[in-house]
Amino acid sequence: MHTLSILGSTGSIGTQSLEVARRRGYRILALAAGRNLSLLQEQVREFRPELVSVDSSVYQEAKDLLPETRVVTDPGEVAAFPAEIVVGAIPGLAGLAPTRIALERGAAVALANKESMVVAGPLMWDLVGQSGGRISPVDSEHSALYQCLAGEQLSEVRELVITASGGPFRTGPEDLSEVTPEMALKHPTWAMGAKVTIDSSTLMNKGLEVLEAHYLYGLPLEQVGVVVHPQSIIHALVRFQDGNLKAHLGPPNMQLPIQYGIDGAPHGMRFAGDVHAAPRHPAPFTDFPLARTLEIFEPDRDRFPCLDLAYAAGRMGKVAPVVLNAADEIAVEAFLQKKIRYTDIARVIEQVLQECPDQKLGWDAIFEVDAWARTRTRELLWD
Ligand SMILES: NC(=O)C1=CN([C@@H]2O[C@H](COP(=O)(O)OP(=O)(O)OC[C@H]3O[C@@H](n4cnc5c(N)ncnc54)[C@H](OP(=O)(O)O)[C@@H]3O)[C@@H](O)[C@H]2O)C=CC1
Ligand SMILES: CC(=O)[C@@H](O)[C@H](O)COP(=O)(O)O
Ligand SMILES: [Mn+2]
Repeated sequence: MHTLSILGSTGSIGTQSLEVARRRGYRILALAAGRNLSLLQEQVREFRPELVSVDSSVYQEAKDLLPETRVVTDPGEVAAFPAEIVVGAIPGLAGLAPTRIALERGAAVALANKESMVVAGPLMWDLVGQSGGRISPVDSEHSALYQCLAGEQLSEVRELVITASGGPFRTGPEDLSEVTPEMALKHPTWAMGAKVTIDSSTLMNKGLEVLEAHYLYGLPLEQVGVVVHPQSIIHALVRFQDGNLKAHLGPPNMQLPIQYGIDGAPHGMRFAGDVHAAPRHPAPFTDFPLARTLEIFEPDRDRFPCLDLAYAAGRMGKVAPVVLNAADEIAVEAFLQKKIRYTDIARVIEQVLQECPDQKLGWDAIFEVDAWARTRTRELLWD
């Protein structure tokens, strides 16, 4: 039986990962949550982890609620706990440190937290090389690319193409300055956490995913493209040098890439190794009308400048993706709190990126530059 720990267990990816674990019969060793103690309590009752971490603001309450479980406040301790597979699903830069710890001890990481690959991709691969750990993408487009690339030579790939739903504002309004958080949180095809949902609406999610694909698969940025596909059924395509194009299609249900990421994590293939000993319990088949029209459009790069800001950060390289990510995290949070306008998000990210320090990528540099970029974003927004 595989052993699993989940970083971000009370979130959208975390809860769906637990559904996969339940179906596959995996043993849950440790869970990292934030403040949602009522859900964590249910998870502990069902899965009996040995260790949980919670936000420090709810530590005492968690200890009282979970008297039989070891409770800590550092998700890094959950990542360090000796599970074979760690699902990385804490959003933002907060997910990086625990992911690093899991990779350092040689765990297989099923990675949903795209931000850690965006800010630290080359360093994460160094860790994999040193520890024998593994990274399996859970992000739907990157899982789709992984599946299209299985058995292929990267040298024969001409282009990786990921799809974007286009978000709730794909067809309007033309002027986005009056958009509210309530409007932006209505994703047309996926139910996800707030940060990634706002990023989807600005196309920053796709920009981060371009960088994620670039660092995951090691292809130059010019060979990573984006198309808008409102149905979210085609998740990615790979164009080969010989002209052939492979696409990955599936219903918009994250349990499929999560399941593939978890099962593929230690072995790099579907349902491999000793999990074959158990009967196969696939994710439930959802209603999936293959006969429907599948549309593909070019992204509107003028109305959604975040996409090109991400390409720009990728071309700048070094710590520029750290700055992009930090500015975006602060701006999205401020927008959700109704402190800034929707259109301020792209504006401030562009400004902070222009001031990006010329610093080599390294673990210390990431945390230093991240702190600088957060402060600078706040200054530009409010001073
Ligand atoms: N949701 C999706 O379908 C997809 C998500 N992703 C990526 O997966 C990651 C997770 O997204 P999603 O599940 O939607 O996010 P959610 O907001 O739904 O969940 C976040 C989880 O992380 C916990 N958490 C938040 N901040 C911290 C912190 N600072 N320290 C410890 N725990 C914390 C939350 O705890 P609590 O709620 O208890 O406070 C919760 O368990 C993101 O990086 C996202 O981009 C990628 C593809 C698809
Ligand atoms: C489910 C998933 O992988 C999300 O990252 C999704 O891609 C968001 O939708 P958008 O295509 O609108 O960004
Ligand atoms: Mn995605």
